[in-house]
Amino acid sequence: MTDYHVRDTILQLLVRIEQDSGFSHLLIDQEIKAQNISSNDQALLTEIVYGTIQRQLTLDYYLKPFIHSRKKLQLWVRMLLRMSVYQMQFLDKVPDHAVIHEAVEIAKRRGHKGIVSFVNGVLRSVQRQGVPDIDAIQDAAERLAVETSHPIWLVRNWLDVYGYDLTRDMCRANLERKPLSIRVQPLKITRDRAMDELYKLGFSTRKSNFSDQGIIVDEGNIIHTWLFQEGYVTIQDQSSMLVTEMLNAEPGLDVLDACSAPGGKATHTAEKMQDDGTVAAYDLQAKKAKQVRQKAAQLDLTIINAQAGDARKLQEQYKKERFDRILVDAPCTGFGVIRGKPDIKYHKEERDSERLAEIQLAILEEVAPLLKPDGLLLYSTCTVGEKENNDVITNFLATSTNFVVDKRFFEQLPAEIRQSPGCTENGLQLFPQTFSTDGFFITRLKRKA
Ligand SMILES: C[S@@+](CC[C@H](N)C(=O)[O-])C[C@H]1O[C@@H](n2cnc3c(N)ncnc32)[C@H](O)[C@@H]1O
Repeated sequence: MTDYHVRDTILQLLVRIEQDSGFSHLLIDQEIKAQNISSNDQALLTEIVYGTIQRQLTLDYYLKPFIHSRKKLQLWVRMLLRMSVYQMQFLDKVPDHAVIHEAVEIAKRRGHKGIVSFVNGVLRSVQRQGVPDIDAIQDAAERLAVETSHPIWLVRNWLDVYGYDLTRDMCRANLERKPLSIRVQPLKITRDRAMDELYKLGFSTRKSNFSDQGIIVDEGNIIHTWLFQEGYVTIQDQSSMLVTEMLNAEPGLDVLDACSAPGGKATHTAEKMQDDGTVAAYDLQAKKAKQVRQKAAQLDLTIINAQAGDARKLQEQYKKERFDRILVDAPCTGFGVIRGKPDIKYHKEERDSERLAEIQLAILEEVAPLLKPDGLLLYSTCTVGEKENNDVITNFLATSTNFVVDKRFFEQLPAEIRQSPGCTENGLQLFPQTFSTDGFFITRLKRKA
């Protein structure tokens, strides 16, 4: 496939991602597989698609002075301008005149003469006059929102809770690439041996401090290696590994994973239990429960029983005090995983956090009576913000007076994590910039004896 066609594919992908409201990572993967794209072109495609989405609001700010038409631009024209300005401003690979030439050729194939001359005119003006200066924006929140391409309501929200420096660092970190982190299946291979094997295959790796099963891969994709394909390692962010580490699952216990798909933490839990005991895993839909079963099979784990079910109705299935450990890795807005799924920023609204907080609390209240006295209830989300994290825990503890935040949770955290800025009495808020992980909220509640 030529470079020329890659940009057509990039444009089509950007349009589809916008129309389908997200799932950029899934659509990119599908397209790469469907079109048999060369690895060089894959890298370019991924870079431009992710970069254009990641910088969308900055690009619109750059383009605004050059678009005088009162008519709404067709979606594909808007996307073509964005991806072109992205390449002109943020990539050195292709000279501006070549970017403009390619954009005009694409416009010729897709639109009428008027559109071709509009695209040409806008991009040539950007090239001649340069883009507007973001530093000229007076309001600090707006400036940060435009510089880092986050919706202003989200930036203001974070500023209220975390202050300027933390928010700025988080917004900037959300534009950066995250290192790949993988987890070894310890019943099949040791971490040291897996690192040796990866080294032989040309990968440079480091040990994670978050889990004794975690490895950080500095560069390269491991999905074609035998280690991944034969279930010796799986891809999982370090923050997700920390969740399961803090569950303290042991062999022989009965564990409930109330929101389990696609099965990252359920399988990690089974590994911690040396595949001995039971893990009852639920997720809303049958196809999601199937994902969990597939992941367990891939890693040769047998104790996970994954089924479709609403975590808000589990008292219909189980007697009280049935489980030793319960994990609620709740559905959430996902603002901690913006780096991997940048379109999340634009498709969520403030009221989504409120709606999800109600669901999160309902799940916690439903499963709490299923925990044995002295049992541990782990609550986590991959989002950053008060409503779905601290507030949910405060609200839960206000009515569930037989639960407390387990102080030993904090003692058990590695020291550098315990001392990180997001540790409060209700739990740990991990920010993406602190350890280059996903943003996560993690806490452990204990049922009083
Ligand atoms: C953050 S994800 C869980 C990730 C999973 N624990 C892992 O580590 O792979 C949250 C999951 O909750 C599921 N979910 C949403 N509402 C639910 C409900 N009422 N009951 C059970 N699962 C639910 C979603 O389908 C989603 O798969």
